[in-house]
Amino acid sequence: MRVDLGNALATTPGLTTATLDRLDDRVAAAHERIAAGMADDEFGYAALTLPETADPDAIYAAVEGFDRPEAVLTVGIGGSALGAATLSNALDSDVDAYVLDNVDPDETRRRLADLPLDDTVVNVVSKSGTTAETLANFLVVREAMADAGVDWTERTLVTTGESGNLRRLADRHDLPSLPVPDGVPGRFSALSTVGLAVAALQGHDVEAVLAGGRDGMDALAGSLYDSPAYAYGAATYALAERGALTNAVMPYAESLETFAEWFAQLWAESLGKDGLGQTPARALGATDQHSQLQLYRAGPPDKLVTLVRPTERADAPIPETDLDGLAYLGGSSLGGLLDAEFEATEASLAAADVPNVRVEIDRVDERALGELLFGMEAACVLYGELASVSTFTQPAVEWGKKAARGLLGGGDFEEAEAVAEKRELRID
Ligand SMILES: O=P(O)(O)OC[C@H]1O[C@H](O)[C@H](O)[C@@H](O)[C@@H]1O
Repeated sequence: MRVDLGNALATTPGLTTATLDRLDDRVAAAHERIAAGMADDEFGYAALTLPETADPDAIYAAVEGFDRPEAVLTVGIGGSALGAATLSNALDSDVDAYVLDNVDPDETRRRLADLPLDDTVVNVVSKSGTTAETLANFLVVREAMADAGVDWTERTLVTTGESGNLRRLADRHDLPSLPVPDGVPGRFSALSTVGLAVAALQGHDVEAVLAGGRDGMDALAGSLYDSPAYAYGAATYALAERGALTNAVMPYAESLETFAEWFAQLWAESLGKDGLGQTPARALGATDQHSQLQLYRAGPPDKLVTLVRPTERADAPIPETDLDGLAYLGGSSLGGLLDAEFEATEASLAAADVPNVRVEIDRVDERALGELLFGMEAACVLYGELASVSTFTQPAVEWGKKAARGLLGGGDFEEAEAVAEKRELRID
């Protein structure tokens, strides 16, 4: 992963090299804190050792009984779904991968109607084993399988913590199962059993993903000038301090669209605390040049745009044409056009004084994805250290979970009482 901060200098809001030089002492101290947390396997920091501690053989062993299914359906939400989805939507496979995260009845019904249930592996994932959306969807899927005459116990893989409802279910039915590693919050679990089981089921090289993560580990250093991940974390932090309260992440590759979604959870849930944080916005190049870019370039000067691209990709030539005004396209390629648009957008933002950061990976493959996911996690942890927030907790999310459970009669939660206090100003 390579990071170029040039277009974040002298913009509005912006950085100077002097800002970065001053920040570098704090990066060194934060790096020491992070390295100590990793060495002691502390809660959260343990996520940054996953490239070394995750066990690919255990993952392969858990999925080997499924013998190349036609499809994999992950039932999970948030950190229990987005890492796996980022990998499966980025990499080609003849095993289709889908996610059931939301509890939208139309979507669940449609998804189940379209799936070959007798040749689908249901990959149910929940660290806590108690998340209402995941368990509700799983019960619906299980019943659909039974109705279709499929033995769901033969087609279900469970990934969960040491205790809880899902662990009990896996034990009771002797289902193949994987543990969620200790000390790793869901949004930091992409490089663990949580994110990698689907990759294994799809025939991807799990060891290469982890090797990419190790490339990222090796690239951590006590100076932002020596560490692309820390350069990104430090620059985004300093830009937020100066008013760049939105970070629009814009990959120029359809295959990385879900990466922006994964990033949004990581950034929002980890850093949105104590009145601080930076709102992640999801965009896609070149498509959103024709919509959101207007706001990014000419709207309130409170944004940073992160442009992400692979520097190598399979290309498709654009046929020659004698159509008036289109000759310049002929003989070029779709990839060449996308790259030109990437650089043009970057320049157009810089010309309008909007800070932007370029993040590049070599290509969209297992190893580069492992490094990218690790790099963004490390960037996030560094940002959290610099901002002094509690990066690995999510009390605001849990508040809403309790309120919903209380409403559904799943326990006595005072948070549910707030629902009755809703203010109204109705215009019917
Ligand atoms: O894995 P689970 O326990 O089911 O949790 C799934 C998701 O639920 C919560 O809302 C957390 O805030 C997320 O970080 C987590 O990834």
